[in-house]
Amino acid sequence: MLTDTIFARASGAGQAAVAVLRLSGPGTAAAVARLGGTLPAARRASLRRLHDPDTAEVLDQALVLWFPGPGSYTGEDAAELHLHGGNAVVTAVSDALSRLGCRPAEPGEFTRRAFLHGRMDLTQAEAIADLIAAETTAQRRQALRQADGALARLYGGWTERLTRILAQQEAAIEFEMDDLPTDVADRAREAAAALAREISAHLDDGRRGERLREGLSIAILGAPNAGKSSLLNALAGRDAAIVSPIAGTTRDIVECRMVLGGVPAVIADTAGLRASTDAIEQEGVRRALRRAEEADILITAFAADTTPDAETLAQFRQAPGAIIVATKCDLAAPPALDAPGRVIPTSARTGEGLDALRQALTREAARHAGLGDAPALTRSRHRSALAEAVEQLGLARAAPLPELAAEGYRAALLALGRVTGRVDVERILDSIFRDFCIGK
Ligand SMILES: Nc1nc2c(c(=O)[nH]1)N(C=O)[C@@H](CNc1ccc(C(=O)N[C@@H](CCC(=O)O)C(=O)O)cc1)CN2
Ligand SMILES: Nc1nc2c(ncn2[C@@H]2O[C@H](COP(=O)(O)OP(=O)(O)OP(=O)(O)O)[C@@H](O)[C@H]2O)c(=O)[nH]1
Ligand SMILES: [K+]
Repeated sequence: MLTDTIFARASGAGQAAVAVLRLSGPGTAAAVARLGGTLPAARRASLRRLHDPDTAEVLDQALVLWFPGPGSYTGEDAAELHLHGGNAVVTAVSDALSRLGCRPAEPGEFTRRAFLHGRMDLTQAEAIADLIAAETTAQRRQALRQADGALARLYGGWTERLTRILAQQEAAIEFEMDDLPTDVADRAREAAAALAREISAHLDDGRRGERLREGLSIAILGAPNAGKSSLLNALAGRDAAIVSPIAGTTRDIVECRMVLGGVPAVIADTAGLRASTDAIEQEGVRRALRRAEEADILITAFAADTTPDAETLAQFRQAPGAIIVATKCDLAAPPALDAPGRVIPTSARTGEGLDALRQALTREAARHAGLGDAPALTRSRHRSALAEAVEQLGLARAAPLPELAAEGYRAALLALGRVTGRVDVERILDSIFRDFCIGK
């Protein structure tokens, strides 16, 4: 039971029409009544003059909302003060709340309290943070689905199954001690194999959810003067990178943010690839190659009025998933290429082919990070814990002794519990301490 009462501005910083101060904790009712004279009816917006508790000066005329616990966002007594959104108003009311014994909340503390009071699991709490940070449609949908409990249900279901598996394994140990014939351990092992397969399939999704959360990386690679900077500027719709007829203009990486079918992406223009004696250009080429290696989507560009050099052609073959773009098609028809994949003819000058390129990028983005039917894993925190669970299930199934198998199932259960934050501690403690003697 948390004893302190916290408050914070829930609306954005700075001047606004209305600012929302939010309170949560056992002292909420008393603080609101002191400020507003009386506590309004539960969950009804009520107009109140807020008074300074020491001087009785009127600080603001505000809408007050009272949310008695446990049916509130945090699960404890909570309230909202909808103030006039001037900084002096917010400061005066905050100061009054401090004098009434409330304290400013830490980042995320309201949602932390919601978790502690069992209003949501950790994946839902994380989804609230994602929802607040969401910048694109697809990010919003993924976060909302997770906030709504899609991952909580999936991982919670696995936790239940694993709890049953552990119970079966423990029963098997007892049967064995009593010399009773049984196939319970075999059934536990089969159920564990099925569960491990499901978790593995969920892990093996090409990092779809993580990529949507974090954004995709796209790199444009090609020879000097291939028209890479012009292509970047045309796609981004602004003059981000310097364009010039001098080969080797771009040395560093120039990045632009884009949204492709609701999926956020950063597209990077890179230094033209060539052997150079210039140390800075050499470093630029190294950076270009590194970025290309890390990219989720690679665009390899060559100018249609040139025959791609050996290095460019080698690049095409090395990156069979890359989108090949012929640039400057207003100057010449692109030559037939001995390379895998389709070539998209474009011209930054006339705009030809840019829509086709955007469509190709959007398709690739959806493949890498699109919303699927099954809820996606969204954080590396989940990934490492789930991988640990799969590993422990494998160890348990291969264990030479029934006690070791139970040990593995227990470890897998703990790993799953770390993801949701809902470890049934009682259940695990029971299975640990049952082997102790009474009085120990
Ligand atoms: N003004 C305001 N807007 C907001 C929030 C808020 O706290 N205040 N939210 C929060 O960040 C989000 C909405 N989420 C909420 C989730 C649960 C409850 C709540 O009181 N739940 C109770 C009662 C539900 C009901 O009325 O049926 C419950 O679940 O028991 C409130 C807000 C977004 N908008
Ligand atoms: N006609 C025509 N010229 C283009 C087109 N795109 C780029 N150019 C020209 O080609 C030259 C090189 O363009 P950039 O975009 O700077 O090429 P880059 O690949 O970024 O060059 P580096 O910085 O050397 O790697 C410039 O003179 C551009 O004006 C195009 O679509 N049509
Ligand atoms: K150039």
